[in-house]
Amino acid sequence: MEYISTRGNVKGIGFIDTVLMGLADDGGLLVPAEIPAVDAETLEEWRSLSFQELFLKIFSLYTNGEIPEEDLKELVNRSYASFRDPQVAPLRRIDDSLYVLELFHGPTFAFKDVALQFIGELYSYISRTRGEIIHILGATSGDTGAAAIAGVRGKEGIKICILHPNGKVSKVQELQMTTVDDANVLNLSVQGNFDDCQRIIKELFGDLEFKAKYHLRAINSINFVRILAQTVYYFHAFLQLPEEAKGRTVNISVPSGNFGNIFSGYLAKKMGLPIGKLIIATNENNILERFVKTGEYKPGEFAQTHSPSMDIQVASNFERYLYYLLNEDGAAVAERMKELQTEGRIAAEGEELRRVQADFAALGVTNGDCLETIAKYSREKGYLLDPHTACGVAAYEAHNGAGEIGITFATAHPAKFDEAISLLDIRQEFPAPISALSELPQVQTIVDNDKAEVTARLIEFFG
Ligand SMILES: Cc1ncc(COP(=O)(O)O)c(C=O)c1O
Ligand SMILES: N[C@@H](CCOP(=O)(O)O)C(=O)O
Repeated sequence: MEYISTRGNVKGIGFIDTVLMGLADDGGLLVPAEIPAVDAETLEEWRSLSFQELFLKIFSLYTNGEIPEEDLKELVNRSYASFRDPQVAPLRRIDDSLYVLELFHGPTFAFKDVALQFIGELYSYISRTRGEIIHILGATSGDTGAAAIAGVRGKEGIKICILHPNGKVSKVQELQMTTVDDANVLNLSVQGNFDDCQRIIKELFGDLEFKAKYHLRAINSINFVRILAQTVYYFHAFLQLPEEAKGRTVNISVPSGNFGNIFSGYLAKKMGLPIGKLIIATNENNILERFVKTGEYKPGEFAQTHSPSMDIQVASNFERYLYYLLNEDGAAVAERMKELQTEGRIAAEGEELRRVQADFAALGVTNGDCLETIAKYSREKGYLLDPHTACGVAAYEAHNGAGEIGITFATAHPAKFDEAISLLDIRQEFPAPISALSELPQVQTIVDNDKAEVTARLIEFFG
């Protein structure tokens, strides 16, 4: 398996080099040159596998044997040993048509742990076996940062710097990141929003001399290994459905922001997972909903909502989807991305738009509907949704057809977002690791929304 850039100017690189490159050197995103197919018979054989075993099967289709099987097995087992549920991501039946895949049983109570616990182990392995210096640079709207830090804190040979938007993450997210006092961790709290943080790190990754000199590595979903690790739980969710679901269309509703999680679903579907609609659930930052409904992809006004991790206008992985929409034509992708930069918008029309609408359904959920959905499921089903998951459930309600099954991804534990839950006068119990956070001192550096200031901090830390 070789990897190539969506913009066509990076070709023929292996799995570990893809992990290390992160953002492709031509500014695009790396994708497999060919997507491996999983047939119905193989899928059936996978039904009895544990999450960890399934992970190994899927990864072995992509890693070219670059990591010996026994080593990969050890990395995977170590990655999921810290999860609080033995199934890693259990599927809960809510009613006859709705299932929720709980992705929040990892150390930081969000779906990001599933990929980032593994990436922490993988970077550590690459550092040990290849002697690579690993200096991680990431941007977060709250969850990626916390999970990435938890995955690498205290690990030898690795340093990590995370940019988060000052005052725009939940209190628990902020504490999860800034109470870590390991010397290999630097938190920069940027006076801007998530899009600003992501723009700054992408510019730094795009400066190839700087990237090489300071050994910058990515943990955001610009890194293909994040996408691949997330693909595993689409298979895992589907394979956990009970017998009675057989023969019914299965749609998956995914709380979305940077488009990484749902792109993993698109990849799973292209591999052969027989799912129906992929439903994009966003909040009032509804660029993706507008794209699916009208074909126009145009970043708009940033809004602060009850689901802060999805407060994103510029969806990083959109370019991966564009690559497939444009029939894997790198030059066409490069042209459209340039147009996005110069014109501030791009559009899919005619046959292209029809394909978008065949691939996805979408709903941008208002703050009011998000709270109403939390209240309704708490009252009627006795199940407490976090605000991101509530957007997913609202989108499932809007798009799941009669007789169809809907799986909604629960991307975070409600205790991470009590700011929204408490508006409903719902009292929730906090898991002990979350309650303990408020006792710890915080360490973070507040910086201007300014690439030069961030760069200076990085040179000091990584230099
Ligand atoms: C809790 C939660 N839900 C949903 C999302 C959106 O996921 P993605 O950015 O992969 O679209 C995020 C952030 O990534 C998140 O932290
Ligand atoms: N919601 C994310 C934003 C970054 O997304 P990523 O999937 O590219 O890491 C977060 O929690 O930080």
